[in-house]
Amino acid sequence: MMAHNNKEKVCILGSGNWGTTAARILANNVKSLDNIDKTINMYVYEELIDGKKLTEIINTQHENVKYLPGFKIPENVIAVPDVVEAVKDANLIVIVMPHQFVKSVLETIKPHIIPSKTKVLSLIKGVVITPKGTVTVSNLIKENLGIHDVSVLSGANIANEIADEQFCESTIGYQVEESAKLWQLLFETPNFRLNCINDVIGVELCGALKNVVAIAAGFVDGLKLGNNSKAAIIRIGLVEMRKIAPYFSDSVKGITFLESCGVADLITTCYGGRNRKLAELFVTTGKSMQELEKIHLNGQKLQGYLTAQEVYEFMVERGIVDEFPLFTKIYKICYEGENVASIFCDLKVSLL
Ligand SMILES: NC(=O)C1=CN([C@@H]2O[C@H](COP(=O)(O)OP(=O)(O)OC[C@H]3O[C@@H](n4cnc5c(N)ncnc54)[C@H](O)[C@@H]3O)[C@@H](O)[C@H]2O)C=CC1
Ligand SMILES: O=C(CO)COP(=O)(O)O
Repeated sequence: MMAHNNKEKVCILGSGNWGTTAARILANNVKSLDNIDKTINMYVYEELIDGKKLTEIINTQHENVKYLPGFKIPENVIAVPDVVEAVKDANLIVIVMPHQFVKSVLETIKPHIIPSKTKVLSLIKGVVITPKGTVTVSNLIKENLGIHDVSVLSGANIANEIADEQFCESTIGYQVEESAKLWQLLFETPNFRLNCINDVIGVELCGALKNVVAIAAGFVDGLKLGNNSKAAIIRIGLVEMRKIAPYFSDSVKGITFLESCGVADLITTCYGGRNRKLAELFVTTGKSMQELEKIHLNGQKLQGYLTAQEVYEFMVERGIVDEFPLFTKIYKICYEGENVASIFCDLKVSLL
């Protein structure tokens, strides 16, 4: 579908910390793109803040006071609480929400889009368990919406630093090159540089799997170990990320792991991310991840803890658990009460 003025139209589904940051970039960039409608609907999961609807706050104060406080949102972003209303007339759909919510949102919008006329860009980091097995988000989108043209954007992208306009890179994984160029126009800024690579699954898997490795990095910090130990986790984690990817798709390219979505995102998340932070507190406080998420993230969602379980399920489905000692150890510490101090036991076999 297209806007009534015959221009292409973007919408963004999701308004968390990264979702709101991405909406700010898009909204500024569309102002100078002639063939794109200037208004961007942003689907906001409605909630009350001090008795007032978050959508109303965003549409009047132009700030997402809960998920990205302190940064103004351009006035051409319209917060919409109904996801069907948000996708209306849009042919360019950006999806950026915690991965556990994407399935139900796709089911809701499915009857309201025309697959052959719609392009999707997923900024989600995670994999999804379906009755057919554990799949990447792009494959879920393709299958649920019947859309062929799905790209992904993932990289070393801590949202607050991007909102602050600090320099960073990111990676677009595409299947249709022309679409990658369009998404690049929509997202690139002098401080947000994009490389495009023909490897959708490789790019999105990097983003999902590094969240699991970041949990181990947080364990290392919680155990008060130093830089060498953290570096070992990053190295072994990267090896296991690279090694498991072909089980999802044999099209994944080794070079993808050297892009921002690969090694750079792994490093930034293992030092600065929410997954790292809560895994450290898991060790030092003895509280559950769910409890820590509630106490420390103010509505933001932890992805790596769930992904550790989803990846473990994938490994069980494929009978490959023994090949991935770090992923397995993280799962066992998180879900089976294994002692965190055993994090480095049995890891030496992690070679490509
Ligand atoms: N925050 C960051 O620095 C980055 C995040 N990402 C990825 O982007 C994705 C989205 O993360 P954020 O924007 O940071 O979200 P967030 O974790 O900041 O916020 C949670 C969001 O989920 C919404 N929500 C809560 N319950 C819901 C439900 N039942 N249905 C639908 N939505 C619901 C909340 O309203 C809120 O918008 C994740 O996959 C994350 O890994 C990627 C790069 C950077
Ligand atoms: O994906 C991220 C940075 O690229 C953010 O990671 P966290 O979800 O661990 O904060």
